Amino acid sequence: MSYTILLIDDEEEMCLSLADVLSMKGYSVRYTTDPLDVPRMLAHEKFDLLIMDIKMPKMSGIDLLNVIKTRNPAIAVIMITGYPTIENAVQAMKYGALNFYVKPLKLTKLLQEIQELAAKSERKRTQQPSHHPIVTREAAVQDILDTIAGAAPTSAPVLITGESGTGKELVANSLHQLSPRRDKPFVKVNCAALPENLLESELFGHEKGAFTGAVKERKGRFELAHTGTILLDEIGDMSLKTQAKILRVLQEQEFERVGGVHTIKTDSRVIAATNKHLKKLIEAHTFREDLYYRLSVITIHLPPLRERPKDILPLTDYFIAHYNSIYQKQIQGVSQEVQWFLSIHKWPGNVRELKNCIERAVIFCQQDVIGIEHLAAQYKEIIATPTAADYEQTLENLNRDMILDALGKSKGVKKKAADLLNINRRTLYNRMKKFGIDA
Ligand SMILES: Nc1ncnc2c1ncn2[C@@H]1O[C@H](COP(=O)(O)OP(=O)(O)OP(=O)(O)O)[C@@H](O)[C@H]1O
Repeated sequence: MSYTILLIDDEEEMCLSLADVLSMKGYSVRYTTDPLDVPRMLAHEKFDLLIMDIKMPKMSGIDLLNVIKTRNPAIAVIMITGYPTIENAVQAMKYGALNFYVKPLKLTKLLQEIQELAAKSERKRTQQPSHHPIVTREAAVQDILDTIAGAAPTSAPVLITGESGTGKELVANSLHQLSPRRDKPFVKVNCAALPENLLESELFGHEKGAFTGAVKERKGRFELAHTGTILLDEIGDMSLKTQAKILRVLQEQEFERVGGVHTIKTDSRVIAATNKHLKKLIEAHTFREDLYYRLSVITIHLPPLRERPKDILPLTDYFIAHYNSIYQKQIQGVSQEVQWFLSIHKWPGNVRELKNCIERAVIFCQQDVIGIEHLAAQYKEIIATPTAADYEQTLENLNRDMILDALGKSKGVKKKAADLLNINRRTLYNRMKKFGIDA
């Protein structure tokens, strides 16, 4: 897994030249010239190190450092400045910067420090596998968790299907994290994002001169994923020619680079994901049947969120807690009206849509509880239509289902069921009575 660095400097030239040097050293580098972009970027992407300028017109690097460090104390930050003052240096250290460099930069020293930081982070990463919980209260998804636990220790291919945003990548990640390969690379390739030739060079690498623009030899993702796991996302969009090459990798564990003659062996566990119906693609002769059978030794189908109503509120709570910590809020939950809306909405974008909806609401909510007014405009329109009766009925069904579910899980032990629901025993009895559930 590569070490990811974010450069923040209002001078684009500076970002580009530093990005060039760092990418050559093998780091993943992103940059922005706008300090106000940074909190959002940090909320969406994982960065290991920030290198930022102090003097920027929209916001000083020191103020930004302060904001970042209060939200994200573990992130490593190095400050740079063309106008060093003792006061700035003291403040930078006080707010938790690791170091303070003066422009023009002494690159050797900076690169050495980054190399040490990257090595340290790698050591830490291999000691503690990252943890992305799959939140669920649905029996169907709990079965999936069992399948993941069973499949993870093996190197068998896994095919993950489901609509966009249902958590396919999250499942792939869990399979990797729970496997003996967890300390080795997890490499993801989006097969729909590139035309056939580029995808092949991305997957298998190329030799120097293999095609116009191939100025250097380049390793492909299968080589990078050696001993680890490779996720072939959107595999339904892959051309038949590339599918043939993937089949060979699955059968023989070998391939050649584009333009290459040497056969390269690979030991990478293949996980494929798609939101397409592969059997239909086979009928339409755009997907190889033999590849399908190879890939689908273990298949995991993630149902759309609209078919997992019991997951909506637990996921909502989980995302509120997640964004509370990112945006430094203390939001306790959602109003009844929002709860109702969350449960009737069809979520065409699935969990990703719910996650985005909650992020937006957390940002705009200045109170303890998220209300309709904090939701995006498209949701407010939907809410404007239903009747009060729909509202009551849905809430009621939801609560009833949750109680039955908790009673099932606790095998009828009321105290346990009440604990699961986070209510006291008396409230549980009252609600059971109201819903006509036998005690
Ligand atoms: N059960 C879950 N618990 C917690 N987070 C989830 C769950 N399911 C999905 N997510 C989160 O929702 C977002 C979308 O999930 P993910 O990217 O895995 O979906 P996907 O099916 O791979 O989507 P696509 O087909 O568009 O690539 C991610 O941020 C993921 O972490």
